[in-house]
Amino acid sequence: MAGSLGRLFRGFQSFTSLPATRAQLSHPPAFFSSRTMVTLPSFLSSKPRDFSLPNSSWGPEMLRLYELYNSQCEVETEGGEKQEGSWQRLPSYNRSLKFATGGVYLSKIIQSKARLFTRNIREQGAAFEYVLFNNKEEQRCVGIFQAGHLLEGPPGHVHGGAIATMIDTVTGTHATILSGPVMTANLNINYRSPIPLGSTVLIESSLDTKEGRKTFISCKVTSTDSSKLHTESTALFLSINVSHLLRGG
Ligand SMILES: CCCCCCCC/C=C\CCCCCCCC(=O)SCCNC(=O)CCNC(=O)[C@H](O)C(C)(C)COP(=O)(O)OP(=O)(O)OC[C@H]1O[C@@H](n2cnc3c(N)ncnc32)[C@H](O)[C@@H]1OP(=O)(O)O
Repeated sequence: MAGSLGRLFRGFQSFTSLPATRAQLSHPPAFFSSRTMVTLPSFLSSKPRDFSLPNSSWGPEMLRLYELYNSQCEVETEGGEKQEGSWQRLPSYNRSLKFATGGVYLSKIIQSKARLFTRNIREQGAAFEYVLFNNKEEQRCVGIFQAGHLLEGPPGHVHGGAIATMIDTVTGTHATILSGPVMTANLNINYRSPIPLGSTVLIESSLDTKEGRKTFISCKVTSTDSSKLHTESTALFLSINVSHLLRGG
């Protein structure tokens, strides 16, 4: 159990890309060394699919924004050398902890059929299509989200729970990057204008403040040209010891 916990904790750390972790891991996952993150760690027994890469269901606006941020993940210097840019694309797997731990199966907390909620539908484009980019210097995280037809709430528009899920996903990932293992303690959402099904929106998360175990984050969901505010929210994340998850909270 202690070994599993240690691996789980390292999994969290690898997700958050803490500099100290780079030195600790003898085989650092590929996303440490490349900001475009298309190669996978060699020690994985199976190749996980990275759901944050473009697929044929992505519309022109989703692709345009992906290219916009992705092009800022790696920049070329005047001398023609490649350098890390201001943004980092975050990979996304349907069994995050399994892959974060290098394929180690944590049976106590991860059931074999368990899948990340937002990545559990096989049909591309049917539900949550999204990609997250993080800007470490600005302490900002951006999600580009294309809402599929299975997310309907009010006719022709996205369900409020699906919007909340995406806000929790972007802010929760952002808080994990900033603070390590966390859980959502409070999520406050104001829905200002409905999101049409099939449309692409921007979800922007920014750090408000950190106080001890508490990470306070603000988030806005807007149209891709930022002219229309769909949703605004604030969230509180509490740092946890991973044993919190094993105890059942
Ligand atoms: C899980 C980590 C994710 C990492 C992912 C890594 C891989 C990435 C892969 C894919 C990315 C996808 C990303 C998705 C992210 C989704 C995240 C979620 O949705 S998490 C599920 C929903 N949340 C719960 O189920 C929590 C249930 N609640 C609890 O377990 C506890 O209440 C907890 C841990 C939140 C706090 O419990 P205590 O015992 O540790 O702390 P106490 O003593 O109660 O509070 C500490 C301080 O915080 C304040 N506090 C606590 N709850 C508060 C609240 N709701 N509002 C305001 N203040 C609160 C208290 O007043 C206290 O403040 P004073 O120290 O006195 O100043």
